[in-house]
Amino acid sequence: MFADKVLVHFNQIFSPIDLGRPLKGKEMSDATIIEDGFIAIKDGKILALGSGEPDASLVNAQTEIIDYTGKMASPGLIDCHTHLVYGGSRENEFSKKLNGVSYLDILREGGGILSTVRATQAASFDTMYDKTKNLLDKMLVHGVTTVEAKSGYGLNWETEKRQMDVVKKLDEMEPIDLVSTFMGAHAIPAEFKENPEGFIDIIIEEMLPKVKEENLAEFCDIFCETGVFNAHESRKLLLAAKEMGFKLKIHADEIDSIGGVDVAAEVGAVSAEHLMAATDEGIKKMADANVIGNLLPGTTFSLMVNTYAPAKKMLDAGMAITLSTDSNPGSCPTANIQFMMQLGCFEMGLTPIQVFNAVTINAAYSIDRGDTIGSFKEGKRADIAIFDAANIDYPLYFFATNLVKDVYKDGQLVVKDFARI
Ligand SMILES: N=CN[C@@H](CCC(=O)O)C(=O)O
Ligand SMILES: [Zn+2]
Repeated sequence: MFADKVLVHFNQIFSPIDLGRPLKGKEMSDATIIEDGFIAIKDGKILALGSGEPDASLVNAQTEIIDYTGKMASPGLIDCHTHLVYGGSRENEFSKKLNGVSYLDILREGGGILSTVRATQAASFDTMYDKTKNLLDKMLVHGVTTVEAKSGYGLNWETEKRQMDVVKKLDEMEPIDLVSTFMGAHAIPAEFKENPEGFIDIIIEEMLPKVKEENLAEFCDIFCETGVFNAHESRKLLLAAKEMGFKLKIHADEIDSIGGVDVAAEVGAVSAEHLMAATDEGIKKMADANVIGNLLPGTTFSLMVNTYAPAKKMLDAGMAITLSTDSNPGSCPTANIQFMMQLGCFEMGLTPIQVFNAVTINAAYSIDRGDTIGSFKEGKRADIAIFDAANIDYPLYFFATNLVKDVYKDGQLVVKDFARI
């Protein structure tokens, strides 16, 4: 079969080992690095990968050959945890943070997530659509080809649905693929302050069935944290969601370790998110239950708390880990997954190979897309990030600068010379 196009002469191609499941522990230290590599694409899918000149069997007169001498390629990056769709912004909290006011104190005073909830309830579909599209374009130029997006700034059905409708339409209209997560249990609405379980009951009885019926989300997530939802409430919601056919995620051990990790293991969550306060016991439980640890170092950075998730301990325990932006207006306002990867190296001690595995193959499995993206296996979607770098170390060493030069989505060039086309 002849390729539609072949990208040739990459100095290096980072090609994750694809075992048909997330890479765990030591497996995350391995990858195939192809020197003088080529990637052949047919009908938007990976046709072949190799070194040197592509075989004659891949190329005919119609095949477009594109030269990438001196560059490095990886599968399109996957941002597997974001809170993308919202109204307003929260730079007004920045000076409070600089003055030492904590994230949970701001929330307790009715700010934080609750202030974004007010702005989101007031924002129209079109306003949120345009704002989110803008953010997606920024992510795309940083090499991201698939994004998970959570609701959770509505806390009432109308607004939660509006957020998920925005995700659905962006997925249809934009080159980036979006995977939708319903996170109605992101904060406790003021009227349920004394009765958070009452709000969980409303989510279970009134919201989840509609999310399912209207096919608005694949995953269900909850914020299990001091002052938000406790382990009992989290377990109750996630078990009900599982019963209705949702795949599960949980925000756990972000600031305090209050049992969210145990819930993740018990209910069979695909992933537990944050884990900055994860204990050795919790890590063992997640490893035993095959819960993927989704680590969000930009949040630690932005919260100015210096408590990075113990990534190396997780790998030693045999866990699979991912990295993502957590892009949101409060605890991590960013569109730059490359900076998260750099924090993975600088602050968590991960190697470049571990970091690239985290944001490609493992991120794909954490959003249940391991069969179609995350590696260069033949037949997977031709989503490719091309770095203005000669090897995989360079984009981690040269930090806080966008080094993605070109991006292909389903075999089509969507970013060229650092700009969206
Ligand atoms: N921790 C809970 N949710 C988000 C923050 C949302 C916000 O502050 O607006 C997170 O994952 O960090
Ligand atoms: Zn989050």
